[in-house]
Amino acid sequence: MSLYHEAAGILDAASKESGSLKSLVFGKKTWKSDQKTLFALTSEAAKWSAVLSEVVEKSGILKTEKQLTPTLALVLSHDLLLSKRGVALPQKHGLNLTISRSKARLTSELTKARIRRGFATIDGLRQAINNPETSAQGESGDQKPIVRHPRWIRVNAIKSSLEKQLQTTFSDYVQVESLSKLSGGQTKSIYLDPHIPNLVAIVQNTDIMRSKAYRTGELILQDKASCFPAYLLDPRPDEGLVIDACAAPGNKTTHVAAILSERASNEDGDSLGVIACEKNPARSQTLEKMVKIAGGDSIISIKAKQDFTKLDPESAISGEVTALLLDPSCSGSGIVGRDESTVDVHLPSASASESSQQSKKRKRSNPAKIKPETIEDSSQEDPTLEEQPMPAEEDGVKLQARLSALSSFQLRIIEHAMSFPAAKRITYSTCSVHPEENEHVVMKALASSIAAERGWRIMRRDQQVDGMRRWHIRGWKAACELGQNILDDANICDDAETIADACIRCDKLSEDGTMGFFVAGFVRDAAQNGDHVNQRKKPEEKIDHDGDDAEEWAGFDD
Ligand SMILES: C[S@@+](CC[C@H](N)C(=O)[O-])C[C@H]1O[C@@H](n2cnc3c(N)ncnc32)[C@H](O)[C@@H]1O
Repeated sequence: MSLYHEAAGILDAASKESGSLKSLVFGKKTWKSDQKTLFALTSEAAKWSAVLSEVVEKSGILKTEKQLTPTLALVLSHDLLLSKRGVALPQKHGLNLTISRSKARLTSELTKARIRRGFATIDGLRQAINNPETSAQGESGDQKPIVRHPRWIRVNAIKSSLEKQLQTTFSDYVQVESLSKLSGGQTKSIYLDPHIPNLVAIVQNTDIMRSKAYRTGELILQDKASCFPAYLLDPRPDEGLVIDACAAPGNKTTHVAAILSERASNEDGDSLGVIACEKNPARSQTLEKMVKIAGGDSIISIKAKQDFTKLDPESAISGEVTALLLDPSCSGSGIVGRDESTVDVHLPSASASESSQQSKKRKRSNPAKIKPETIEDSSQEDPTLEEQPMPAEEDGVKLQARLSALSSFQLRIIEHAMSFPAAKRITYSTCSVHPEENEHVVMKALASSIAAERGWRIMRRDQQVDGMRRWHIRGWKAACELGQNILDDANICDDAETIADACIRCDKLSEDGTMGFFVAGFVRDAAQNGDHVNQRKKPEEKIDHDGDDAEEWAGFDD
C-alpha cells in the first residue's frame, strides 16, 4: 500500500472522530511507509484540508477520476500543489498520472481559493494556515477569515474604564461592528463585545503586550468565554461575600472583584469581599501576583493552599457568603491549541460544498455519543491533576475513566458550595467540551440531596443577566435528558429542555472567536435563603503581600 493510501486511511479515521493524528500514526507499528513521513503528510494535509477540499470539489476531479476517493484526492493534491518535492511516487505510477492530469484545474482552483480568502500570495495563505491564531484575516482585510480567533481583552474596571482605554491605549483603533471585520496592519480595528461589559477584541498581535496598560494590569487578556462565569454570577456589593473556589491564576477572581468595584464606585469600597481559594501551592503564588497587579488586593482575600472542599461552611465567615464561583479543574478539551495533534479534517465531496455542512452536523450530533454509565459514576478519588494530558480521543476507555473521575470531583465541589448556608447563587464552569463534565454534572448536582435540602434550582435563562440571556449557544438537550432519565428526576424541578436552555456553551474556534466552554448557574428560592446576611463585610483573613509594588507585570493570558 502506498504512502498516499495509508495517509488517506488515517485522515478518514481522524475525520470520523475528529481524532488525534499522532496517536493514529504512532499507535500502530505495521505501516509500510515511514511513520514520520506519514505523520508529516497527514498533519499538513489536515491543516490545509479546509482549502484543499474546496479546491478538489470545485475542480470536479472526483467525478472524472473514479479511482480517487475524497481523502486520496486530498493528500495527493496536497503534495502536487504545495509540497516542494511534489508527489512522492514515480512519474509513471498510476496515482501520480491521475492527479497530475488535473494539475492545471487544481492549480487554478487553489488560486481562486487563496483570493477568496484575501491572500495575495500562496506564502501569505501558508503563513495564515500555519499560525491561525495570529492570522485572523486575509491580507486584503476584507475577505472571509480562515479562523477568527481574536485577542480578547478585558478592561480591568478596578484600575481603568473602557472609555479611558478607548481614548488612550486604543486611540488609533477604528471600531468595527463584527469580529469578521477585525484587521491588523496599518488600520488597526477594535470590536466592543455586545455581551460582556468592558470586553474588547482585536486581532492577535504582540503590540498590546508591550503597552503600559497591559503591564500595569489595566488590561487583562481573557478569552470571552472565560468572562461568562463572573458576569453570570452577577455579584452585588450590598449582598454578602463571594467565594471563588478554584481561583488560580485569577482571571475570574479579578473579574468578580472588578464587577463589585464598578458597582460600588459610589459606596464604601472597603466593605467589598471576595475570598479566593487555591489548593495548589505554586498556583497560589501566581494568584497572589495576579490579584496584586490587577489592583484587587483590597477586595480579594486569598486563601492560598486551601482545598475548597475542606473549607467549613458552618464557620462564621462562611455564613456571610452569598455567591460562589466554581471553575474547577477539568479536561481542558475546549482550550484552543491544547491538543495540537487533534485536528478537524475537512473532506471534499463529489457533489460540491456538502463537506463543511456535514462536518458541522457531525460535531453537533455529539450528544448522541454519550455513554450512560459515566453519569452514575461516584468515585471519590480526587482527580485534580489537570496537568495530566488527556488520553487521545480514540482511547475511549481511558478517556471515559478520566472524565468520570473529573466529573465526580466537579460534582463534589458543587455539592460543597451548595452547603453554604447563606448562598443564593452559584456558577459552575469548565473549559471542556465533554457533556460528562458539563450537562451531566449539572443534572447530578440538581438531583443531589443537598440541592433538595437547600432548595437549589437551575438559574433559568430568563433569570440570567442580559448578555447571558442573549447568548445564542445553549446546553445540549440530549445530554440533559439522558441525565434526567438515569438519575430519576424526582429531585429536579425543571425539565431537560429548560435546563439545557439555562446552560451556556461556547464552541471552540467558531465564528464567535471563543474557546470551547460551558457555564451554568444555580439559584435558591428566597424563602430558603439565609436572609440574615445583608451586611457587607470584608473578609478578615488576608494574605500578607510582600509589598513589592515596583515589580513589573508580565501579564497572564488564560
Ligand atoms: C480551571 S483552574 C481555575 C482557573 C481560574 N478560575 C481562572 O479563571 O483564572 C482550576 C484551579 O482549581 C485548583 N483546584 C483544584 N482543586 C481544588 C480544590 N479542591 N480547592 C481549591 N482549588 C482547587 C487548581 O489547582 C487550579 O488552579
